[in-house]
Amino acid sequence: MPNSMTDLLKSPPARTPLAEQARLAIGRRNLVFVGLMGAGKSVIGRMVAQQLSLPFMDTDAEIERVSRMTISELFASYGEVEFRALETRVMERLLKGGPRVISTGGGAFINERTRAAIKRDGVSVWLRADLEVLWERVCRREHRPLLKTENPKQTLENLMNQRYPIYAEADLTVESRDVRKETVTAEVLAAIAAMAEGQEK
Ligand SMILES: Nc1ncnc2c1ncn2[C@@H]1O[C@H](COP(=O)(O)OP(=O)(O)OP(=O)(O)O)[C@@H](O)[C@H]1O
Ligand SMILES: O=C(O)C1=C[C@@H](O)[C@@H](O)[C@H](O)C1
Ligand SMILES: [Mg+2]
Repeated sequence: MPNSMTDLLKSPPARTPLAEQARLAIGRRNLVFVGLMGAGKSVIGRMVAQQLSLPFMDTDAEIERVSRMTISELFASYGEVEFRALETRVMERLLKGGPRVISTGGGAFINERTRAAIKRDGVSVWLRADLEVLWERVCRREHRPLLKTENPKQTLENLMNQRYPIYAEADLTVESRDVRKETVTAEVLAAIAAMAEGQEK
């Protein structure tokens, strides 16, 4: 939100050459972040969107906004199958309004219909992370219904085993590890730019 008239008159910050290259590569498509809980889709997605001067949307946040319920409440009241149906609808709508940067919930790309929509209208980036990195990031928060189990670390490992072969279908993979968020953000931009160079050859 601008604070003053002066802010309103300011032009948007200039993109770095790397961000400019990545922006050109995306064109009219959407940039879609996929990966497990704690991979950094929401945090890195927002930072990448800023660099690209594109609008940012998060499917989990959008689902909570339209349903006026938290993800935990939706799972508890309607179950995972209904949640996935809502997630698909929200995703399809967001993809149609692009170009934007969209961070997905951890299971979105695993759903066949949602994955097909992302492949059609987006460039997908898998933020891949090791179990220890993910666990360190998610273990102190309580809002992820799928991790409310007897042994949440084991559940996370099971999800990795089931889901990593599917996340691997994303157009690009960037390692989300224990480094500064700015580093991961720059690596995402570099991966997009490199993809475009590869396509030109
Ligand atoms: N490169 C990083 N270095 C340090 N901390 C990070 C990094 N990336 C993400 N985090 C932290 O990890 C936590 C989880 O990140 P985030 O909420 O973005 O994950 P997510 O992939 O959106 O998860 P979910 O699928 O549950 O929405 C946040 O507290 C975030 O600040
Ligand atoms: O990995 C998952 O299946 C989920 C991840 C979260 O982002 C939420 O979308 C929800 O908790 C389900
Ligand atoms: Mg998120």
